[in-house]
Amino acid sequence: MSEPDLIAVRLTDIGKRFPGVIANDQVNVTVRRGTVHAVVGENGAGKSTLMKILYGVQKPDSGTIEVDGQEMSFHSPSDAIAAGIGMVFQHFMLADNLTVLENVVLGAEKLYGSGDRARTRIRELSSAYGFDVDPDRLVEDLGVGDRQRVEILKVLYRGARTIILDEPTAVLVPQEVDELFENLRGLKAEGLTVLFISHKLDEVLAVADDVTVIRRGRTVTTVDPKHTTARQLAELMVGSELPSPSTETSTVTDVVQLSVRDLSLTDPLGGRDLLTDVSFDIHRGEVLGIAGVEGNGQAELVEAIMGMRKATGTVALGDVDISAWSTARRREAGVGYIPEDRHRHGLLLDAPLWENRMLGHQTQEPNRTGPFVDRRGARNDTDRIVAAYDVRTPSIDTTARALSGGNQQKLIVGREMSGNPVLLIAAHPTRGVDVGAQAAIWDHIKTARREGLAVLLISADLDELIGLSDSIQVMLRGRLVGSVDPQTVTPEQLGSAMTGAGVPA
Ligand SMILES: Nc1ncnc2c1ncn2[C@@H]1O[C@H](COP(=O)(O)OP(=O)(O)OP(=O)(O)O)[C@@H](O)[C@H]1O
Repeated sequence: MSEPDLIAVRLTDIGKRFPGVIANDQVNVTVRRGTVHAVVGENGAGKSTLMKILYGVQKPDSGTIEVDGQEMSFHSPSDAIAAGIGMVFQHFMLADNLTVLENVVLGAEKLYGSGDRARTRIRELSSAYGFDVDPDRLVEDLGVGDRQRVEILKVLYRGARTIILDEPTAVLVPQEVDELFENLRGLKAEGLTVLFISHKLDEVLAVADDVTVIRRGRTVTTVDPKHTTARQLAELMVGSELPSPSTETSTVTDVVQLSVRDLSLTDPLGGRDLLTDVSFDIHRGEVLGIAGVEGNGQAELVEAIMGMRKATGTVALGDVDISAWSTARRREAGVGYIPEDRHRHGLLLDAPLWENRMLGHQTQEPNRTGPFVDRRGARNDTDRIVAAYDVRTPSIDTTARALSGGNQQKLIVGREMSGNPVLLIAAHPTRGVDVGAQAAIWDHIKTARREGLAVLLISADLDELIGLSDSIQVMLRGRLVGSVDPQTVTPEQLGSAMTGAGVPA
């Protein structure tokens, strides 16, 4: 085979600047056809920017893109799609009330119509790559893994030969990760190429054929995962040696900080039970983890505890019943909240970082002195958070939108840990955060726990749940169905329990 036959995509000397930031600085990546190629790097290293350039969402300032040996200039994603590049984003973009077929065909009716020809094509693709997806199922009835397969099918249906996946495993339990990797191997076997971004280095090593490391906008190297460890990868990412994790002793006290009793909630739209008789206590100094596949009531539980949804039952902070309190009053009483959806609930994307520091905390020091907004206090404290949580930003006057995903997350965590909260409600606190920043956030949470912080932890990252929690409850269809011991449970056992196979004895 000649070279162009072997190379699916070649990015050469790609450069891209944003105000105050060089996001990509002579980045070079060569993606061999029929391989799975991972791109790793710290938050803000420039991974998403590079993928957006390849998918035609961003225009590079310099450098060349070659696809199948031909130099390309993309002005929009439709140009990239026409060249055989497809991208699946982390937030799925499917319409729940439509079928798989309707979702796949939407906007691409020209290809095979929207009836039997389309159905046949979806079945062909599904079986060719080992995807087991029924075109006539409603998307709302599908689990997370199947939804992701529908997103990939959508891209394949449009003729993609190179598929970009942005952190595809962030929302999957271990069994689903295994299935996804099987699917990726299926794609590879058929000569397709997969390019993906991930922060989960063990997974990268398990599935990738090549791994390119990017640091501060530059390519460091491309390594062979067969001869590389996760630690070596992490060290290439940060450019220095990582500290070893320390072991922890329990800090759980017998003082109840949060008490939830018989919390029940029915879907106001469909009459479905979202939460049923959920009861638990969290003590000062305790992290209680809730394990569950997405969509089993965790989000509703968090919103009910924060007063954003009206549920029956009681929520008490210490010995004060706060069930009737507003969200603002709960926050003022010392409840920190890291929301699941940072764009909808966590940040004002077009406001500068220092104003985001005040969001939800307007009535508290250092954002207020007496009855007045204290701009200087808020700005100084934003500087502190940026330093303590290593938020990579040109300045605190930058808008939140201009930060990379992981850096947005670090800012939210820093804000919610400020002012010594007594209770932290944390949904996926390290989602999208690189390994170094994840370890730093865990350290911050552990330090606060030693000082008495109570934490409710919701996470799809089972290593995080197991590593951080003092106890874990499993949630299934809106109920707590059993507890597991984080000292002894394995991620695989926990994954099984989450999918309804029962908790290990
Ligand atoms: N639209 C934008 N405007 C201004 N700056 C931006 C924009 N998009 C990205 N940046 C900056 O470019 C740099 C690279 O960001 P990018 O999102 O590519 O990083 P990343 O490696 O994908 O990070 P993460 O792992 O956190 O998702 C960051 O410093 C980010 O703040």
